[in-house]
Amino acid sequence: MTLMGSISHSISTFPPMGSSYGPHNLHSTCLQFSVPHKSRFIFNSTKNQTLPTTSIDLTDPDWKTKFYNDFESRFRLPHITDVFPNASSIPSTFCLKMRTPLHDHHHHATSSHYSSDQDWNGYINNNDRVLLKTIHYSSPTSAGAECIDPNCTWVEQWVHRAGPREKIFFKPEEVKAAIVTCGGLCPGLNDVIRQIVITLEIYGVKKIVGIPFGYRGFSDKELTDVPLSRRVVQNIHLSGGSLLGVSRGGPGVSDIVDRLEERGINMLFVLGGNGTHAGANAIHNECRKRQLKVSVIGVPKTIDNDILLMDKTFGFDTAVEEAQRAINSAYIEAHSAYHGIGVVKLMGRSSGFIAMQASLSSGQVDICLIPELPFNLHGPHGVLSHLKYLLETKGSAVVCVAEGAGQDLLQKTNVTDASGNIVFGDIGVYIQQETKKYFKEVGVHADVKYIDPTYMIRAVRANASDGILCTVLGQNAVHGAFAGYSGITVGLCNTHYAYFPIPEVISHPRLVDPNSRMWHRCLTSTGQPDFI
Ligand SMILES: Nc1ncnc2c1ncn2[C@@H]1O[C@H](COP(=O)(O)OP(=O)(O)OP(=O)(O)O)[C@@H](O)[C@H]1O
Ligand SMILES: O=P(O)(O)OC[C@H]1O[C@](O)(CO)[C@@H](O)[C@@H]1O
Ligand SMILES: [Mg+2]
Repeated sequence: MTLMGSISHSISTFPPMGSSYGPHNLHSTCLQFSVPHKSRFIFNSTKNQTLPTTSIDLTDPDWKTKFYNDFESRFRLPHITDVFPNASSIPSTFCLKMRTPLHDHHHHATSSHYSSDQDWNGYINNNDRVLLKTIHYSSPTSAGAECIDPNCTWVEQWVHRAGPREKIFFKPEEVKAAIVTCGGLCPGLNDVIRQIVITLEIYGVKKIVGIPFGYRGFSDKELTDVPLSRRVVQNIHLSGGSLLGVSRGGPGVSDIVDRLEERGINMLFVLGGNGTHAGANAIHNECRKRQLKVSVIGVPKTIDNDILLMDKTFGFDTAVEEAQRAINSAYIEAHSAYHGIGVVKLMGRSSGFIAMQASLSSGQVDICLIPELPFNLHGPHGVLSHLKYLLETKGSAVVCVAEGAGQDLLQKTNVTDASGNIVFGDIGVYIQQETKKYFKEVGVHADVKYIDPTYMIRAVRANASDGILCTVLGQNAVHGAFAGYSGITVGLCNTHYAYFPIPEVISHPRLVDPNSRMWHRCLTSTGQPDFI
């Protein structure tokens, strides 16, 4: 039996997809009925999972060893020595001890922990690992369970720990580093740029440039590189946006690598989302093909928080904080009006993390709609009839909808942006219009206020926790490059920092799991029923 076969076997013990579960009435308090069971399975394959690339026979007594081997090879970090087996390393020029001389009393304090003074430099061992999953689910029916086999046995999944290595594969004086920021804006871009520059300088790098306006800066003759140094970046984190500018679309990978070659760039730091990372991985592969000793390192940037396997991406917390201000305004408006309804549309193309977290943090949302869960607007179980119930019982209501939610209710636009992303129909405006229409039809007064904060939530500067996240990610990106890795990205994983091969974190967008505790908490907070 294959792994997938086993999984579908375990799934078949649950009620079949599409069947009707429990009360769909508006006031069910039982979470068991709040999430349609079918959604557990629709999203099973798109969860934050690390299923093997090839099917593994679970009847094989050795299947776990095979899983571990498969996992180890998938998460192995591409290294410069894969292409240049004779590439030599030198002792790291990044040394904490040199910069902070240990005084005698310190020395005594640390000497019990380290066998000799020589052993302590604060380096990461290449074999250090971070545990990817920390919960042992004892049953596939446990909330949020991500099981490899039907018995949910404990399978350890270890990824590589990020940080400075003792040996480095680039001589700082031979490095020409470039930084590029692509896609949409995200709070913290400047913090990451700043930290990359500062850390590169600590290693001894003198040649650092910024590529203007995303990948476009590699091809547009009008645009010139921005020289970067500690002095230039010192205060850039005090404002939002990107010092370098961003863009979508741009040149092909081959053109980008031509420019890297022409300019002698051998370290490229790429800040962006899934699209940008797909580009970064393609650049990495093209460099390998051309036998170029270039290190390409990604730093995931997305307010949507849709990168796999990471606790969160930088800018997300800040965006949520801003988003809940919009919700608060919608609540005040709705609450102060007779039969007021506040509708807030938030960003989130395929993932509803911003809408979910902002709903949770505000505590003022009655209905949270995300792309991961289909809903009806009309009909006895629809959003509108629940709104009517809320007006009758509470007097006002707040709806928070992610931009990618309910796209099946709208006319397809067939329009794409410069990067090929589909441009969505406006679900916020649609809900606003349909709500007005509905209440007119049923003869109930409703005062609908619509707020679309759009770019306001991502143009702000990073908050303190994102500022710290950016700092650590930026530093680790540089450590990864000097360690000789390429085609990797860096992320927060169970409160630790890890390196991942790029393809593993962008194989699909990370989605809100409708069977997760977090989504259940959101439902508990809003009190909303299913809208199906
Ligand atoms: N599959 C791909 N291969 C190579 N390059 C890509 C790919 N997808 C996107 N890109 C390039 O990456 C850049 C950014 O892509 P995109 O506009 O999709 O933003 P993103 O990185 O996904 O960030 P955001 O989260 O803001 O959407 C663009 O310049 C685009 O040309
Ligand atoms: O208008 P722009 O710049 O294309 O960006 C909009 C998109 O960027 C994001 O903020 C990040 O992917 C999405 O939530 C949103 O759809
Ligand atoms: Mg994207």
